[in-house]
Amino acid sequence: MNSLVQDARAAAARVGLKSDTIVIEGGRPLRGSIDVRGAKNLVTKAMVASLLGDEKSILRDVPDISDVHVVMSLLGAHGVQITGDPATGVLVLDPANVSHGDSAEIDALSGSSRIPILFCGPLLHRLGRAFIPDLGGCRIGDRPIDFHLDALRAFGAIVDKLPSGIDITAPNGLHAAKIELPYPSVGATEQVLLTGVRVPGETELKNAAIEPEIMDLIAVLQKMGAIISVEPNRTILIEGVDSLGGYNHRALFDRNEAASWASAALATGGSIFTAGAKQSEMMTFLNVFRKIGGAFDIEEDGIRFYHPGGDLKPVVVETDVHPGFMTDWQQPLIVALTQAHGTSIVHETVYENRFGFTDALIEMGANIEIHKEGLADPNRRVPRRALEQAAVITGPTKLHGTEMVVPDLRGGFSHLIAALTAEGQSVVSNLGLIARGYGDIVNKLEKLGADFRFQE
Ligand SMILES: CC(=O)N[C@H]1[C@@H](OP(=O)(O)OP(=O)(O)OC[C@H]2O[C@@H](n3ccc(=O)[nH]c3=O)[C@H](O)[C@@H]2O)O[C@H](CO)[C@@H](O)[C@@H]1O
Ligand SMILES: C=C(OP(=O)(O)O)C(=O)O
Repeated sequence: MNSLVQDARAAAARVGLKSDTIVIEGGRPLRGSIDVRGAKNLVTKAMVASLLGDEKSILRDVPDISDVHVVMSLLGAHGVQITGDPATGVLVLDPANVSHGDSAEIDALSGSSRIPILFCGPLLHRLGRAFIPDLGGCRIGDRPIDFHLDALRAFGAIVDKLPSGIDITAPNGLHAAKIELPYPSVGATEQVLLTGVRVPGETELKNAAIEPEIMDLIAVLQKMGAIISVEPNRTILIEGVDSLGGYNHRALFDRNEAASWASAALATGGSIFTAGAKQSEMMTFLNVFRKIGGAFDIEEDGIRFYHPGGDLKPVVVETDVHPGFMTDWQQPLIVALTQAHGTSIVHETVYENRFGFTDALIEMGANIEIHKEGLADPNRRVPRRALEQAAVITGPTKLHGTEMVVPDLRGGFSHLIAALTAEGQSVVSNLGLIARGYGDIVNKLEKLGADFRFQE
């Protein structure tokens, strides 16, 4: 069994999926309403932030996804007492007895998500040392952590790279730093926030990521007692404080999940109400959705996404950091673009290997060409990056069912949508990888009228 299959099965087991393979009879429009809970990309970080406090924290709207279970286990291994359950959406995290924990247990868990690297600052503050084994997360490129390590060094930490992981100490204590990121990395910005909040003096971070999930993490830290200001031009100032308390926070909704179901509604010709989704964090997505010919109604308690009839139109999209078009939105959207009349181009500028999932779409009948070196385009808004690639999608094409092996989280959701759009039967395996970031998937598919069963 390869390691991807092992990861997928472990993730499926964490959220209680009956099996890691699903059989789908496609060709039915998805119609109905689903709840979108807190964002994977905020909730997991807010859970880590609880380590910094002297009091209990309460996090609400937690999704029942595998990454949350992994972070719960990691925090548990470090002595954080957690009550509540992702199934009910509320977690209470008590950091009174933080410890280094059992390294074998921590090692076994770390390879399942990207979050362990964010334990550095909090563990340095609490215990004076952090040991971070190998990281997991989607295999969509090299995903180096050099910005994280450089930032930690700028705070005065000593970073030792060992064969088994990274050992971080601060024999002379940590001090405030002036840091400029080479690229507005989400994770590295969070690293600076989670470390800088308890370092004496004023830390300045330039070229910071300003994704909504970062703003919500800042809100969490402010509730704990931190002093952080977001200045113009991607600059964040952090005035370190001696101690932090707990927080009581309702997590920001998962805009990536909402965008994924929106693409599913468009691809299958259906209508999906995403309860909990909000306009302000999704404006860039909504513009693209509308340009393609999708329709949406913004309501008080959510957004309805639907195919209003007529032909879908092609579009040119460049993924980018916020407020640009998020890289995590492009894979589900590409399935909808296989149904548009004409040629669309998707430039992926954030990761160097994020079109692997299109192989299965091509096998299903989609007309997609991948340009591994990217594509010049006279109207580019995002500067070309050395690592970028482009997908050229020409539609509309009828999709037919096939066997698919999910390669990663968003690529996997695209496979699911493609299977639901296609004529005939598809068998989708490695479903657990989708459960890393999409909660309650079985219930949601049932509510939307999908025709599927688990393969035992
Ligand atoms: C758990 C989580 O929140 N994951 C999200 C987070 O990932 P993550 O935080 O890993 O993504 P980053 O924003 O850090 O990565 C962006 C780019 O910077 C590069 N880079 C990053 C760090 C570093 O030390 N060196 C370096 O070169 C990466 O390889 C990539 O090309 O933001 C991404 C971009 O919005 C999203 O796609 C992921 O869903
Ligand atoms: C790339 C993603 O996640 P992660 O950073 O957790 O691998 C994603 O959510 O699409």
